[in-house]
Amino acid sequence: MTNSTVTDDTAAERIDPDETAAADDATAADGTASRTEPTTAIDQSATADTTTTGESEERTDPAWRTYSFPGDPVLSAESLDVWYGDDHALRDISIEIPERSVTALIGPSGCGKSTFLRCLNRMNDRIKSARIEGTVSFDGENVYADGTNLVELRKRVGMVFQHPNPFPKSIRANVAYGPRKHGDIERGLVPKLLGRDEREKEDELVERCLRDAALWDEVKDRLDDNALGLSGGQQQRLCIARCLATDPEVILMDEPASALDPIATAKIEDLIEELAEEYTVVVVTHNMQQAARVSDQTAVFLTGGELVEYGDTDQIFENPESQRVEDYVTGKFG
Ligand SMILES: Nc1ncnc2c1ncn2[C@@H]1O[C@H](COP(=O)(O)OP(=O)(O)OP(=O)(O)O)[C@@H](O)[C@H]1O
Repeated sequence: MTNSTVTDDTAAERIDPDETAAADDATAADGTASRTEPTTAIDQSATADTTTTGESEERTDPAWRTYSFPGDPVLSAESLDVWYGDDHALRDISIEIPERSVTALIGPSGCGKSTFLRCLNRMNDRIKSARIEGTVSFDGENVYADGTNLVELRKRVGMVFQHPNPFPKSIRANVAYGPRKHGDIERGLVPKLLGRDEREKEDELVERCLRDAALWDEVKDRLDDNALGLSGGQQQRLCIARCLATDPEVILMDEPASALDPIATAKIEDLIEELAEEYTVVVVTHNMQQAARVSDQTAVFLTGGELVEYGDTDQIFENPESQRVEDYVTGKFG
């Protein structure tokens, strides 16, 4: 199946997606049904692959990218290709991501990790030169199908970015932003005058999300202070709380700790592990130790937009199949 998000393909302009848009797009809903069905995995063994790109002439084996796990995948990509103008950023990516776990995406700069992450909730739609072929499925539905409700998709598949991007509003208003914007918490005059319930509902939501983001104790006495007065690490946890307020099933994180100091980074890493008890987390990181610490499974992208190996994190770091992956995870390049 082919889908295109192109409206203007004139140049491979480098523009970042509007990072506040994920919060803007989000609305409330729920849905974190657990699954216990039998093991599934994409079977790629029938298509022997002799691709030789990147750092050496290594022959890759499709079996290296086949990862078996119990239950159905919550997210998957099949034969996914992405171009920015003429730049072929992702090549024939097929992958299945299990729910309620942490999947790390690692690889050298420019190998397409962020591009892949942005495909999962169609944030690449915001990049005019981007063109996409293949299928990305969330809960069994192709997110690139005509008629997909992007607001709903980005609510269910939320996103946290590299640089904390709170709105210049109070801590409370940041968390309540998505539900307020989309009418899940009424803030009009009549509800304000009559709707004590709405205020209580909002207070409960703000507290729950800040607790889940491990920030409540630090901010509970200053909920009406401007969020920009928080430290970088606190701002990032606030952005995670804002993401949680729309009740997502999946949280995509693009290098969420790379702008933070080691203590703030450790808090985010702890949080990622806690979140995976309830949410499916997909995290892009340059930090190999971080991937090894927080993730259950790891996908390694290498130069040329190729997914070379995907598997259990311990296996990827201790006993990878690919020589290039071994060289990468042991720091020989990248
Ligand atoms: N908005 C964009 N416009 C044009 N080209 C882009 C855009 N975003 C990424 N690219 C190109 O796509 C390729 C993959 O980039 P991407 O940012 O996905 O890689 P990455 O692995 O996440 O890199 P990094 O680790 O440096 O963030 C690169 O060649 C990059 O220059």
